[in-house]
Amino acid sequence: MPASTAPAPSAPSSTSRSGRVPRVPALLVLEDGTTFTGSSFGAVGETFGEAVFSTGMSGYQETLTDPSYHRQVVVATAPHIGNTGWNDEDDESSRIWVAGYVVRDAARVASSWRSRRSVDAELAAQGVVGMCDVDTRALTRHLRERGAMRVGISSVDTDRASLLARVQEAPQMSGAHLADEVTTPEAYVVPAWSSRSASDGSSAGGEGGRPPSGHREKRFTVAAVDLGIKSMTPYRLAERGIETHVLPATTSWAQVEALHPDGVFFSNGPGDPGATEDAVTLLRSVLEAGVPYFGICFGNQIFGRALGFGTYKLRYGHRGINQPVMDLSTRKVEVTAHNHGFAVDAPREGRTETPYGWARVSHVGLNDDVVEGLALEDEDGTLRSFSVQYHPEAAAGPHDASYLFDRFVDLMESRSTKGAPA
Ligand SMILES: NC(=O)CC[C@H](N)C(=O)O
Repeated sequence: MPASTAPAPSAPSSTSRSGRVPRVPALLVLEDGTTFTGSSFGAVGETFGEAVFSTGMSGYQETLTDPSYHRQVVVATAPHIGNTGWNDEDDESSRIWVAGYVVRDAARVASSWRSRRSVDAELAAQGVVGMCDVDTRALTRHLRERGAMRVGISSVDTDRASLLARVQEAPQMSGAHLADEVTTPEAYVVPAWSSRSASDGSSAGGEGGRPPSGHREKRFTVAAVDLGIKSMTPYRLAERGIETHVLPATTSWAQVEALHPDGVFFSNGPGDPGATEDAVTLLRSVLEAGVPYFGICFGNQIFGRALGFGTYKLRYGHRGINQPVMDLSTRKVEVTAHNHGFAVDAPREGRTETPYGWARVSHVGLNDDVVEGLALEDEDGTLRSFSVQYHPEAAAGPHDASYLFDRFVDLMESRSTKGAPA
């Protein structure tokens, strides 16, 4: 049981030596009044958001730069964070998006040939408030029992009552429409690998700009609606010969149609899928036109809504890189990367008739039976469109689900008259 004033597991480290970011005492207050003490990590200041925990033992740089974490304070259950530092290759977007970062033991030494600076220094440089020396095990158990809730962290005002009052005024995640805050302001193109310079990793990022083996000519064009896209997704498409046009969340159907895409993709992203109307309207036009669709995470929830299903908030969500999921069509189990706090409410059995075809649940989570994927089929069972609630781009994470990108390519090939043979 978490103590209401849990002591720091170790004394705040003295970090003013060797250029490390100095630590000062910090206080964390949850909206139910539970408090944890610790030390500042990254920027000194104050932050508010939804407290969630992530169980990934690796991949903290990808986590911190994932736009889906906008307005969330992430608690790392891995007890030791920062030991491989911060590099210039693994960012999933142009900045850190988490509202705050809570860890137990911040690495004193960053050790990796790719490391350029410490996590601490990067958080500070980007003005992101974090906290270390926190009993993250107790904090996680509390969130698991009581559910995700609002939180405040301060290393400038450590008065519990005043921080709690401000936590209780902070916005809730339920009802939050956040895609417009994270989407690209301008459309941009991520070329298929064959049409880009091998040394230019700037737009696809992810793996240091190294082209994967076996270059392909451009095969298809995909319109990707950016609701908070991670850079590994266009990379996974590019390595399969797909040119991806990444489009702002406010893009209209006419603008999508003008690209004559072979397929449409909706990305992951922050916020409550129940509060996002424009994307649902846009996707319905895509489905009406019969263009193959693939969605990831938020893109799965929007697909569910476009098909007429509801969404709901999970108690504490799934965040980590070892979540078991079953593909119901093959009965194969995949170990997958997750980051979601909401889920689609759809029947696990049978098919549902929709204006766009027959919808069915394609994947379920084996820990809790949550819907993890949807498929839209013709009456004879031929696949039209699909989506998953988890992260086949696997940044970070296991690659078990990478077949889904191949499934998207196969789908475009089967539906396209333009498709050149592989
Ligand atoms: N990674 C995502 O796309 C998250 C989707 C949505 N914001 C959720 O929390 O469920």
